Amino acid sequence: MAGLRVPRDRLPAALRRLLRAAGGRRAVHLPRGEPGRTAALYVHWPYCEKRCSYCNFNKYIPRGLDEPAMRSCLTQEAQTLLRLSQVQRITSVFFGGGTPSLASPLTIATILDTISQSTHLAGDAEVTLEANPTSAGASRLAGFQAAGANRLSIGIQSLDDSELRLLGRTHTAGEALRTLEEGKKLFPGHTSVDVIFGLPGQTLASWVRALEKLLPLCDDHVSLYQLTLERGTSLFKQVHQGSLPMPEPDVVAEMYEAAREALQEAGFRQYEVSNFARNGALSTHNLSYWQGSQYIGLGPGAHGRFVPLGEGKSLREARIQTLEPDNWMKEVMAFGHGTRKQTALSEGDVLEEILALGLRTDVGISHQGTEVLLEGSSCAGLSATNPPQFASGVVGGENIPWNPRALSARSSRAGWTVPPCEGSWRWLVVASNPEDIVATL
Ligand SMILES: C[S@@+](CC[C@H](N)C(=O)[O-])C[C@H]1O[C@@H](n2cnc3c(N)ncnc32)[C@H](O)[C@@H]1O
Ligand SMILES: C[S@@+](CC[C@H](N)C(=O)[O-])C[C@H]1O[C@@H](n2cnc3c(N)ncnc32)[C@H](O)[C@@H]1O
Ligand code: SF4
Repeated sequence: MAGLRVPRDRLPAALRRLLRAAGGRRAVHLPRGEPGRTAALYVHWPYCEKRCSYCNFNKYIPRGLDEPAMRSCLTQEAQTLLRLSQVQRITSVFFGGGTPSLASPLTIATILDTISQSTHLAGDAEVTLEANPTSAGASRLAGFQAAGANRLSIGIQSLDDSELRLLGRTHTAGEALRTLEEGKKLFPGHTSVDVIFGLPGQTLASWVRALEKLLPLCDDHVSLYQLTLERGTSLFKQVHQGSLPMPEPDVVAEMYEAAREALQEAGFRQYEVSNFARNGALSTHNLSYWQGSQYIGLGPGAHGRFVPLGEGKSLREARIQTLEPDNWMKEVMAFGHGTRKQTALSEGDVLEEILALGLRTDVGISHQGTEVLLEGSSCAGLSATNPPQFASGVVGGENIPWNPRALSARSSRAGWTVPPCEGSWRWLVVASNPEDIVATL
């Protein structure tokens, strides 16, 4: 599954050139509103019942877990990092893992209380909890709702019992569907499912049948992840020893296309590479990552991106907390937080993230969607016969979404004219061919 950061060497060449151009100049700034005053907040619960065969997330099978100690460390770290960031409002909270539905509702409620006491957490802020089917009975789910969760993300993964066994899941398809039913009753319109495709032995026909079964039952949000064979997992070993046949890449691509079509027919909007929503049920938490907003990460291995204003700093930092839970707890008890690594991000770094993540979404990059603005100052190379193939940004006050087709429709209707490069224009143009790069920042 794609991580939160795309390595620079995997960005298209055009983007890399653009980034190099931006690196040395002061092209990116936090311009309007109250930069740095709001953030999303992620809480990592690092424990699972059992290791799934495909998963290399930061998770541990606990031997004698001390939940009160974990709870107290998470609240302590929340207080420290909220003070450090000086954010005045938390826009969304996401309890991820690991398996946060193994934590008690008291832990969830205590963390949310701490956030509310340290800063402002709006009553209608999205609060997601990830739930595994087996650890989420109806009464537990009601407990999480009473604790303050208002969105549920259920790891269904597959609706085929033999696939679930292959994945090392602890639940059956029947249990997954029961949890989905219970979730929909408690969180109507706010229940999401995670499904993985491209599994060993899966065919296009079996995947289409699975979608036909799932789509009539699911709520308004679906995340579809192509299986990544992660080094170090037991599935990776089995596939590389030749004991499990993986579907051909072309077949996996067809599976993705088939899913996009089926979801579209079922009324879903694909708002990100792997995410689909209908009735406006987009996840505001995940969107804030893709739009380049600040976020604070609590708990073992959590990632964060925020400006530590409380330390008098002005650059955004990429932060990662200590991975191993016992070590993380010791550090929190000693220092108030378990931040293992903090790296100041240059303006070019921030721009790189905004581009790589923003282009995952259907709306692309716009000044309304992101905290960061780009000020264009050149349009050399643009002409009616050499229009940009891909563009995103604001030209003459008008937003151009990341949508090559919309752009070419626009250019063929009106004829693409070279925009005057003066005045207060803010824009970004990215071309498909490095030679065509027209935005020098
Ligand atoms: C890290 S899990 C945490 C949530 C919960 N424990 C669960 O299993 O549903 C979040 C999601 O990541 C996805 N995931 C994990 N490993 C993956 C892999 N190797 N390839 C594709 N998706 C993966 C799964 O769909 C899973 O629901
Ligand atoms: C793959 S996403 C699944 C989101 C889900 N499909 C939804 O719509 O709510 C969730 C997983 O990503 C990882 N994750 C998300 N934000 C993170 C952060 N800030 N730091 C570390 N891991 C994070 C966690 O392992 C979490 O279980
Ligand atoms: S997929 Fe979820 S339940 Fe399975 S090991 Fe990973 S985090 Fe734990």
